[in-house]
Amino acid sequence: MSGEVLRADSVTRRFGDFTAVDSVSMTVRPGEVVGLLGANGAGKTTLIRMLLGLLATSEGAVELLGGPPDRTHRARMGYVPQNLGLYRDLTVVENLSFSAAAYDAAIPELPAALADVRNTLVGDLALGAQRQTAFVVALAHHPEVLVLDEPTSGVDALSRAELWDTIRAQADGGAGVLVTTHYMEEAQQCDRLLLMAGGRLVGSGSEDDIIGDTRAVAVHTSDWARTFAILNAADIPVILDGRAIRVPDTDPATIDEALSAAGVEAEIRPVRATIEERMLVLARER
Ligand SMILES: Nc1ncnc2c1ncn2[C@@H]1O[C@H](COP(=O)(O)OP(=O)(O)OP(=O)(O)O)[C@@H](O)[C@H]1O
Repeated sequence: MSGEVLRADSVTRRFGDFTAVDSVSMTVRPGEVVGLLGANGAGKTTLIRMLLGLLATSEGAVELLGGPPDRTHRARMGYVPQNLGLYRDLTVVENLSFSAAAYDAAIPELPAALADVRNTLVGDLALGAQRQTAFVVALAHHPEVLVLDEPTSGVDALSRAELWDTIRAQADGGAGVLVTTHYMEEAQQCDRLLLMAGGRLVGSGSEDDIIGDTRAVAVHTSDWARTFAILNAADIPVILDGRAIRVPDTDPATIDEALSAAGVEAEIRPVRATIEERMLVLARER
């Protein structure tokens, strides 16, 4: 194997006239957790489906475990798609048995949280328990490559932390992991990040590399609701985070001007942008 569990070389995917993934090159190596970030529609799932051989490329080549993806790789990879890929009309334990039989693997032990619902139909479980089941199924045959498409969306904070412990343990055991997430605190748990926007790879590396020199402005004011409305009406890219107001990629003087004209008193402070703010800036540039 070339030392990479996943590889894309200038991969493009078009749907009719629309280019969903545009000349993306990337790799995932054994033992690392790579975070794939991007707004809705950025092309993450399309890229993943090509990497796993579930969707043909329009241009470029992909490699899964050192060669073109094919059926023989199924037993060496674990994939949790956004829709989880479980049989909703089978119970938890039936899903596990089915998958274990398909991969000729032993039926894994259920974590405590799933033990009580082992005989419940997956379709009747809460989303968090469904996700945990999908995880157990994906990991049962000890995959060398693990691909997780928003594995923790809709999962409570404790279960999310547990799922991340599991992800890390898989990487520590030598698997290469590619994971998409919308939670920035999860992005920080990855060894390396890839950022997609409009089908293109627009950033890679550490959190610092992704944010680059994008700046933001923090606005402190007691009148946060009115401040938000004024900046929003002025087409300034304002973000309300609780009661804190942040404005990425905007000159503090522009904000000062808009607020002074409306008679709002506020403390305006330039700060470093977050990854979310960098993503918002990229989305507005398109
Ligand atoms: N089969 C298809 N036919 C036409 N367009 C498609 C198809 N699959 C995806 N697209 C389009 O390609 C773009 C990228 O979709 P994709 O699902 O890869 O994005 P994503 O980054 O995974 O988004 P999300 O975070 O919402 O899952 C979207 O505009 C989507 O509508």
